[in-house]
Amino acid sequence: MSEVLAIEVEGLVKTFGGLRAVAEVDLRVPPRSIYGLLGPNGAGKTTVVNIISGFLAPDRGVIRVHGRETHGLPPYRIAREGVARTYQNIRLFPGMTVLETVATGAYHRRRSTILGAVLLSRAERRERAEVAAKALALIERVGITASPGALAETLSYGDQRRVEIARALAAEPRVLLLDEPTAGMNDAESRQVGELLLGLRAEGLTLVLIEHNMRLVEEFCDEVTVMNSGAVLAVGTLAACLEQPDVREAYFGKRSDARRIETLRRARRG
Ligand SMILES: Nc1ncnc2c1ncn2[C@@H]1O[C@H](COP(=O)(O)OP(=O)(O)OP(=O)(O)O)[C@@H](O)[C@H]1O
Repeated sequence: MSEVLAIEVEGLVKTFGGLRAVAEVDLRVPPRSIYGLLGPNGAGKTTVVNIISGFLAPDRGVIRVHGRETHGLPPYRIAREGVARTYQNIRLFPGMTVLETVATGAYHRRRSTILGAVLLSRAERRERAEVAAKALALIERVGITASPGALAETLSYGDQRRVEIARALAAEPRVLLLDEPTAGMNDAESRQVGELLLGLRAEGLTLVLIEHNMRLVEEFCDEVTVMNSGAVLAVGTLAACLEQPDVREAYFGKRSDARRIETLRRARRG
């Protein structure tokens, strides 16, 4: 029997008013893979991630996470199934330190009760210390250069993105959905994120990333799905997808821009 997929999406549909943002999308993400969700602006990628993570309800379609149906469940229930995510537009809480922000990611796994928190019982104190230690380890692991005590909102753009990743990892997910994790990062910073993803995959995580940096996708993604206008255009390795004329047209326009394609090929060759 074949292995259960980490994420399986069948016939996903989402409309906003008259706009079909997601039109009959299928997605098959193998466990322990780094999977790219690609496509030009407005293709429907973020909407798919919003639906998988429960932030939007689909109009139609089936979603399974490690074989369990999750479509229609609220975000906190989907988080309990082991799905965490980051956002395209960084969402940090004003006035919170890096350490506090990362620690919030562990919230839904905590065992203590509200009464325990109010009374600050020994179990509560021990759990808080465990969460803080774990958050510190994650801050180091994702390569945040700022102090854990710094206000998260004052960090550089790259560090803010890393805080988001660390916060998502604090939930100890089995599947991590990353919406443009390297946006605004330079090549070295992006590669560092790529290396982090490799390390996470080696530990058994499944990573799904929306990513526009083709060099990164080529180097780190095992497989990709390319979307355009809400539909799936191609599935496979990036190289195979880029051979498809409709994928090239979606990215570069009808009069296929040979120079841009050549630039991309050169980038892939490194
Ligand atoms: N809440 C919403 N209400 C109305 N329209 C929306 C909403 N969210 C997304 N859309 C529209 O749905 C389409 C798909 O958007 P989506 O953000 O999923 O695309 P994307 O592939 O992630 O694009 P980008 O790379 O620019 O983030 C777009 O036309 C967008 O304007």
